[in-house]
Amino acid sequence: MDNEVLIEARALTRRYGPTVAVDNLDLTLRKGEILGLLGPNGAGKSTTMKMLTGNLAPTSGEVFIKDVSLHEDPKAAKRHLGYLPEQPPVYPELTVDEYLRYCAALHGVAKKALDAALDSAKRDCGLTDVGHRLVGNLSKGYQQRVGIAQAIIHRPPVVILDEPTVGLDPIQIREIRKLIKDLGQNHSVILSSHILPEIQAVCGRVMIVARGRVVYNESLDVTRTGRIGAITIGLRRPPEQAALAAIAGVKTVSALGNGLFRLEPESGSDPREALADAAARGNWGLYELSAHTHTLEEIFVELTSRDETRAAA
Ligand SMILES: Nc1ncnc2c1ncn2[C@@H]1O[C@H](COP(=O)(O)OP(=O)(O)OP(=O)(O)O)[C@@H](O)[C@H]1O
Repeated sequence: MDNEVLIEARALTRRYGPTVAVDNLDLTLRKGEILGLLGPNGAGKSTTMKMLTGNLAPTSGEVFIKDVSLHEDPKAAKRHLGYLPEQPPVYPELTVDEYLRYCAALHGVAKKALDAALDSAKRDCGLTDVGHRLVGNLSKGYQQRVGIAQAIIHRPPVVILDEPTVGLDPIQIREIRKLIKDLGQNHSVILSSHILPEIQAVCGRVMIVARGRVVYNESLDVTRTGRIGAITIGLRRPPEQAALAAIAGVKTVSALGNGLFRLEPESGSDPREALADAAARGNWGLYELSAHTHTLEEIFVELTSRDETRAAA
């Protein structure tokens, strides 16, 4: 079913003593999505992922994986999940094949399906030629591939990857990002990162987390095109300022002189078309209409630093 909800987390909260690491967080992952969890260090990404994968009990709130409650039936719920933690559980003294066979058994892959599972996980992660190598002798990039392979060995619909490119060199980072994008064709993915270009390169939707709370949750298409900031309009025969302020979606108007005005749109509105219409109808002599579009970087800095400032206060 398209649009099927695979993970639904409601009001997740986790405290460590006085620290509220995750605060009332809601999250929905649908089939086919690659969702990026973006936040500065300490924002609560790892704690969220540990709770989503059943590796840490929430202080309150609940998680459903394909409608199965993680709390009530953890075994059945976890069958639908693959997880690469921030510190991957690699066994350096095993070969890649031995390690992946062991993980497959842990995930309950039937003996007769094991060879096929191993082959397809290795193929998806570019490990076909290194099955006989000791994990401990592989480069960090290849060890990370092994970590991803163990997360998909049982073909789960959902894969959760915690900071999968940390500590890799730029070439390895590119390769792992490509691998994750490819994974998105057969799995729904949640990826955490504090690196903005990584989220932009790989994800379809971004959730920005700051101090344990979701402060932004949008598709990257909307982020690229939708969230506009101040508008500049230039008019040869401007009307009274009040006429501009009366246009739907315009919050404030300030005159800059020479027929130029700076308009602040209401949150989520884009009044440019209405402004152009009004200018044509009123014969205002429109000669400039431009908007500053916020980049994800600006949104990230604004939302996370606003939060820091509030915390400091
Ligand atoms: N076991 C723990 N005991 C006490 N505090 C913890 C523990 N784990 C995390 N925290 C605190 O909870 C908050 C969120 O940490 P978390 O590791 O989830 O953040 P993060 O966004 O994953 O950061 P990073 O990218 O640095 O791993 C931080 O303030 C952290 O210090």
